[in-house]
This record gives sequence, structure tokens and C-alpha cells, in this order.
Amino acid sequence: MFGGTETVALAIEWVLTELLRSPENMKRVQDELATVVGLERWSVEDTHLEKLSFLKCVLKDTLRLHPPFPLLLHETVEEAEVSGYFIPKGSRVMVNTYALGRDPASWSDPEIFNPSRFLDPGAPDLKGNSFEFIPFGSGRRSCPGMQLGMYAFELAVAHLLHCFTWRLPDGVKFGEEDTEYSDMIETKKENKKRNLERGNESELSL
Ligand code: HEM
Repeated sequence: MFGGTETVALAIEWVLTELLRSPENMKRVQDELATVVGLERWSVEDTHLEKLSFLKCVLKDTLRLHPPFPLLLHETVEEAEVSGYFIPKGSRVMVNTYALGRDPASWSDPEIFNPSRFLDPGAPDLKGNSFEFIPFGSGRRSCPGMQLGMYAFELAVAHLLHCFTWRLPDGVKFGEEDTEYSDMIETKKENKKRNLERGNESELSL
């Protein structure tokens, strides 16, 4: 149940958080939606998705900074040697996707939300071939729901950004948003200042 729904829900919350902290990227992605989808219609269609290239970059940079599974739990089926370390068969191994996505050896300004980094033709994709970016894992045990997850993620965020104007809740100043995780099993927002209101001028709990 967590794999299919909570992952996408967490990721949506982090996209909106990062965009609210980055007005220039919010404007750029909303301008793209206005151009591709148009403001005279409500619904984002499947045919629009392939043209929303900056939106795709926004989703990827969010998954880099906030992978819904920050630690992948595995067990070795045979003994191995990694960087000179002997790993016995049957060892429990944790792959820290959170740290990989913020490693300064792999990313420039890793702590900065910068979707444009994924416009670079050499930027890593989501297939798990580039180990610095594996929000869906890699190899045989990687996420079988990646296509469905990304489709739901993209469509939901496209609708939310196309239909609504987003701003920080009253009383929350720029730079004072709630950006803590509740734990490191999943990158769920702590949301100490929960204050979600709906309407045309929507407010996200930050
Ligand atoms: C943004 C959305 C999602 C993310 C980031 C995500 C990420 C992951 C990750 C990191 C793993 C573990 C890989 C590993 O252990 O190396 C995983 C496993 C899995 N995911 Fe997802 N997932 C998402 C959506 C979904 C959806 C929509 C489904 C199903 C409808 C799904 C089904 C599964 C299943 C069944 C596994 C276990 C695979 C196995 O153990 O062989 N996931 N996912």
C-alpha cells in the first residue's frame, strides 16, 4: 500500500514545497503549463505530458532531494568485495539514496533545488543506470511501479500547478518553511505548522 500511494503523495508534497521556496522555478513551470495546456481549459491531457519538459525536470530534482525511500534495504546473496571491503554473504546492506542525491562529488550545489540541471542531455535518467540518482532503486529489485508512479506524479502535479496559484500560508515567512522529515524510513514531511486550506488561492502546509 505504501509503495503504490504514499510514495507519490510524499513526492507531490515535496514538489509544492520546493516550488514555493523557489518562485522563479514556480513561474517557469506554470508558464510552461500555460503555453502547452492553455489557460482556457481545466484538464491536462496525456498528450500534453510529453511536451512538459521543464515539469519533468522539476519532478526529477524533487526526487533527487527527497527520495520517498531514503534507504534501500537489501541482503547480499553471495560474498563480495566493494572498494577493498569484504562483504560476507547474507549481509544486510542499506543503500542511502538520500545521500547519493546530495553528494557534492556527483552534483553541483547539491542542496539547491535546481530543476534545470536535468535539462543537460547528459543528466541521469530514472532507470537506475546512474547510481548517483536512484529514487526507484536499480537492477532486478528496482521499483516495478515506476512508470505508473511517474505518470500519477506528473499528472497530479501538472493539474495542481495548472489550476491553482500557490502561496505560503499567512504567518509563514520565506525561508521559514517546514522542511523536516518525520523520520528516515520515508521522507514524510514533519509538518509541524500544518495549516492546509483549499480554494483558488491554495495554501500548502509549510
Ligand atoms: C514516486 C513513486 C515511487 C517511488 C519513488 C518508488 C520507489 C521504490 C523503491 C526505491 C523501491 C525499492 C527498490 C529497492 O529495494 O532497491 C520500490 C519497490 C517497489 N515498488 Fe515502488 N516507488 C513508487 C511507486 C510505486 C507504485 C505506483 C507501485 C505500484 C503500483 C510500486 C510498487 C513497488 C513494489 C511492488 C516494490 C517492491 C519490488 C521488489 O521488492 O522486487 N511503487 N519502489
